[in-house]
Amino acid sequence: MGLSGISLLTTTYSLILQHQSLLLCLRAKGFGLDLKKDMEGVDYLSDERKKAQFDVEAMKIAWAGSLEAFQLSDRMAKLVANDPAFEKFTRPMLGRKELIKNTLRKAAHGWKLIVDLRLTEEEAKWLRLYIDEPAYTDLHWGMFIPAIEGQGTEEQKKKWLPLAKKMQIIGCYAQTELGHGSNVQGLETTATFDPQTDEFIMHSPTLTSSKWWPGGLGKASTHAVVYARLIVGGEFHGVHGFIVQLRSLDDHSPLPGVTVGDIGMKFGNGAYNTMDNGVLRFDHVRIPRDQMLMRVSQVTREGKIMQSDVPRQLIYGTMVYVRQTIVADASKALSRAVCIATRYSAIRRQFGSRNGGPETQVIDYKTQQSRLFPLLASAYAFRFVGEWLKWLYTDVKERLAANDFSTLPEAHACTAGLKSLTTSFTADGIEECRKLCGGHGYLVSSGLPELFAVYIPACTYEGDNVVLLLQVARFLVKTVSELGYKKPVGTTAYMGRVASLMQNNCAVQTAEGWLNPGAVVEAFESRAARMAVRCGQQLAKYENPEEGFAELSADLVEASIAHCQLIVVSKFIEKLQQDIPGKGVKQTLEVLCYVYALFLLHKHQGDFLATGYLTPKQASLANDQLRTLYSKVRPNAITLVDSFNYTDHYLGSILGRYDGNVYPKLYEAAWKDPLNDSDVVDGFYEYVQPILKQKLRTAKL
Ligand SMILES: CCCCCCCC/C=C\CCCCCCCCCCCCCCCC(=O)SCCNC(=O)CCNC(=O)[C@H](O)C(C)(C)COP(=O)(O)OP(=O)(O)OC[C@H]1O[C@@H](n2cnc3c(N)ncnc32)[C@H](O)[C@@H]1OP(=O)(O)O
Ligand SMILES: Cc1cc2nc3c(=O)[nH]c(=O)nc-3n(C[C@H](O)[C@H](O)[C@H](O)COP(=O)(O)OP(=O)(O)OC[C@H]3O[C@@H](n4cnc5c(N)ncnc54)[C@H](O)[C@@H]3O)c2cc1C
Repeated sequence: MGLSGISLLTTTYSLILQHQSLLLCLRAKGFGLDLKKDMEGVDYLSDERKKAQFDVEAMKIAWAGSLEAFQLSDRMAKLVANDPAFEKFTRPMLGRKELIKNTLRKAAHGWKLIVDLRLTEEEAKWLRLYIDEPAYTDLHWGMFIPAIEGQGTEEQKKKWLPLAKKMQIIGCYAQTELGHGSNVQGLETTATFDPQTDEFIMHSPTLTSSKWWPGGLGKASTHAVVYARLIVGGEFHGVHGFIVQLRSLDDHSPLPGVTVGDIGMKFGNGAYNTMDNGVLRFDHVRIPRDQMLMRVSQVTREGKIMQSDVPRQLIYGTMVYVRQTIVADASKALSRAVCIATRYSAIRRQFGSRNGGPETQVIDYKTQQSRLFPLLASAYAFRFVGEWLKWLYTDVKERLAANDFSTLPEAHACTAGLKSLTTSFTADGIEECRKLCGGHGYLVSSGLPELFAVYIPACTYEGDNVVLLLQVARFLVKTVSELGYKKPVGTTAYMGRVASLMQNNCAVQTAEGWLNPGAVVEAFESRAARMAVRCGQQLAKYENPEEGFAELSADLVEASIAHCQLIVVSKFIEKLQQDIPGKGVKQTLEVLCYVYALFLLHKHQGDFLATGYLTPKQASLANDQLRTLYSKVRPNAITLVDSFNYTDHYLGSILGRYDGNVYPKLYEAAWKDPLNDSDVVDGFYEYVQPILKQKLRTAKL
């Protein structure tokens, strides 16, 4: 590169940096630029932070849930961020074998910390979150152990849980097969009782019966809870869970009759490829009778089936637990993407420069705000609905332990519906954040591509999101059909006021009129009730209800979404009725709550108008109010994302750095790419030079 080239580069570069007031010392070094390190320690977002109209430390506590929760999470975040063993920036560049080995190393290190530091279960959960690497341990702790806890007898729990909790065995959750995932009753793996030997024979009769997808199965697990058709006396008795050992506890080799391996690479680099999702086949593998999880049904020594008082739906109980954790995780993934996009939007400037003055920060464009701020508000909304769902789940768990199963259907509907709603929105939201960051959002170093790749299967695993919404629809249709004689409770209590919700129309007359929790909740209740009742009326026209349900399923899904959005909006509003200390904290959260609700109202105004609850004028007033609310969010945007208290390690993003020192770090990172190790690329002499040197007489292009 000649001198003019260097000078062009330096000029361009310092232009890019103009609004960070950097005193860069640029000097030619090979073909790159060496950035003097004295720029570190400067906070390029400090002006933004000064704009905050609320107490950030208090907001951190409101986000965490309590001071104790904040301190605990903060301690774990720092523990991980300061431990070089948890470095993750090279992850997208590793080959699969290296990647998995690296994950096994991190899991071992994480487990050592848990043991050495005597971490509590809550601390371990935060540790896992901040390590930020899907691993077999997720399924061991998140599904294998809960399956035994929920579906095992006291004796079985006594035998298996200590082994699992000390990690002397490693387990996974082997339900899905090559041929069936959503339709659990369609699973083909068989568990046939042999009264001669008092054993079950586990068998994979067809190719499609091969277990396919279970995380941790591919390479790590020694055991699995395997879901299979129970066959006793030649008769099928439904699908049940069985604890099956797969690998030797000495040398980890597959046991006789067990074929097991990894299903191969998945979407994206790094991302979910740290997980060994597996394939498993059984060839008449025998297990003792007492390894069938027998809380729901028991098979006696004589081959009799005994049903306990526990409903058979409890076999699906582990999924209720995990769906609840997935809702909590949605707010984490969305807030992480929003934190990156918000900080970068304040650093990034485009257009609007007058007389050589600074250009406009892209966060000041109203279009940027109308895309970004609803995502920010949704992150908070999901955080609070996740907190409520955790409470609901804990309550159900305590009731189940006392053999009270009355709230299980509602817990199922809420976990299924909210899992679907929050994961679909979060997956789309992460991609929107990537676009909000322009071209740089597409760089791996923005953190967004890997976050997206790792997150999107959440729309599929633990129940496909459409299949789950259809479960909610069944619950709603049942609630509507019982209205004449059964008082709806819990999240469907509003249906008890169905007559007035069908008749009364919205009373809002001004844009300010929308700043009223009662008006907002009534709008969402009326829309949800009207959509559910309309579906009920349509269904009544069919002689065969199942045929009607199938025919109307797209409308039923929309009614379910309306119901789930009502839950999120109401739980946000209920949260604001609590005491939330700290200057300006509650007021700022109120603004976000209205942004969330009015954004949904605007986005789904077709529903509100079609059900006749709103007039076009009222819908338009809601949109006017939304614009005003965005202006109220703007000064608080940076501090609202600071309140998530994410370390730079956890964010894993140059664009989202706390200090906003984006450009020098992007520049530096580019030069660290292995492709830049040499000036002349590998393969140049074989494949490029011959083209450059060829002497074609004619070119036909
Ligand atoms: C490197 C890191 C190191 C870290 C080291 C640190 C160590 C860490 C230590 C500690 C950390 C702790 C970590 C915890 C982490 C947890 C995170 C977990 C992450 C998990 C990742 C997720 C992986 C994904 C796993 C899976 O995908 S498993 C497979 C999931 N499969 C499905 O979801 C299938 C979906 N299908 C169904 O659910 C059903 O088949 C169906 C759709 C419901 C239909 O079923 P069926 O045909 O039987 O039904 P219906 O006739 O429609 O219904 C019958 C009645 O049953 C009711 N019902 C249905 N489901 C349920 C239910 N779940 N509960 C209750 N009731 C249910 C239904 O309503 C009907 O009722 P009725 O009254 O109308 O008759
Ligand atoms: C990363 C990842 C990890 C996983 N981990 C595990 C694990 O640890 N253990 C485990 O057992 N499984 C695991 N799974 C499997 C997962 O639970 C299933 O893939 C999931 O339940 C969806 O089932 P499916 O693949 O059969 O989808 P399908 O049901 O085949 O879905 C295909 C399409 O059909 C539609 N569809 C299906 N049924 C209906 C219906 N009744 N009405 C309308 N539309 C319908 C769906 O909406 C979807 O669009 C994992 C999957 C992934 C991607």
